[in-house]
Amino acid sequence: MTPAPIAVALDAPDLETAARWASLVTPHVSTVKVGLELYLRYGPDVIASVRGASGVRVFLDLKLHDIPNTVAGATRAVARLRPAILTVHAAGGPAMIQAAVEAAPHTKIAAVTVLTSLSAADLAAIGVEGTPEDAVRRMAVMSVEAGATALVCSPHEVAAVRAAVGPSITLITPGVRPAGADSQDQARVATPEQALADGADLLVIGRPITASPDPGATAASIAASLRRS
Ligand SMILES: O=C(O)c1cc(=O)[nH]c(=O)n1[C@@H]1O[C@H](COP(=O)(O)O)[C@@H](O)[C@H]1O
Repeated sequence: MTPAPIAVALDAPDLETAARWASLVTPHVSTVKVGLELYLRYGPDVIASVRGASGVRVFLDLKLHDIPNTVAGATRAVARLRPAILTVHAAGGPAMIQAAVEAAPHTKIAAVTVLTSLSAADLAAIGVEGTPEDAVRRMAVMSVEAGATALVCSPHEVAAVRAAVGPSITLITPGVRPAGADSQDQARVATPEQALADGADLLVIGRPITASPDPGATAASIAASLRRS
């Protein structure tokens, strides 16, 4: 069976746990995601550990955000690990996004628009004007014009972003919670079925899978529910 379009966020405190989660979920999902917690602790070695024997796609979520020259150097430093996807913050602006794209020709650069943990009130507090959807759409269009071929947004904005950027851009949505699950620190959430129906290409799901008693079975069950929807 084709693995489901899910990136499991391996936000684990240690490498053994991350590698175990990766091996449990990889028969069912297309991608595993390595973020700051693991990468800052273990560095590049973590990529080979979670890739394991299966050779699953690795999404490196470092959310780079600095001046263009620094982001170009950081992107080059990790491009040799050949992650399928690397994140940068859209708020770094077009020159920074373009620098990342040029530094990693074999990796999809995904621009993170507005973090899914931010509410409308949080956006106002940091001085971003308009609704979250307006801000996400603005940043999405700017990022694609700068060369990003993937975008990260919440399921709430994915339909509007799809309409704005067209079919060829990969849309990635964290903030995904199966019906009835706790949203925890996420502010803009929807179910996996809804996110996919609204146009997402890849769903990022962490704790609903990794904190469950049986991550492999939970990943399989979410994957099956997507096939039925
Ligand atoms: O870039 C990301 O992956 C990301 C962007 C965003 O706006 N919100 C967001 O939650 N994420 C990541 O997606 C994952 C969500 O994990 P859970 O909330 O446990 O499902 C975490 O690893 C976050 O770092």
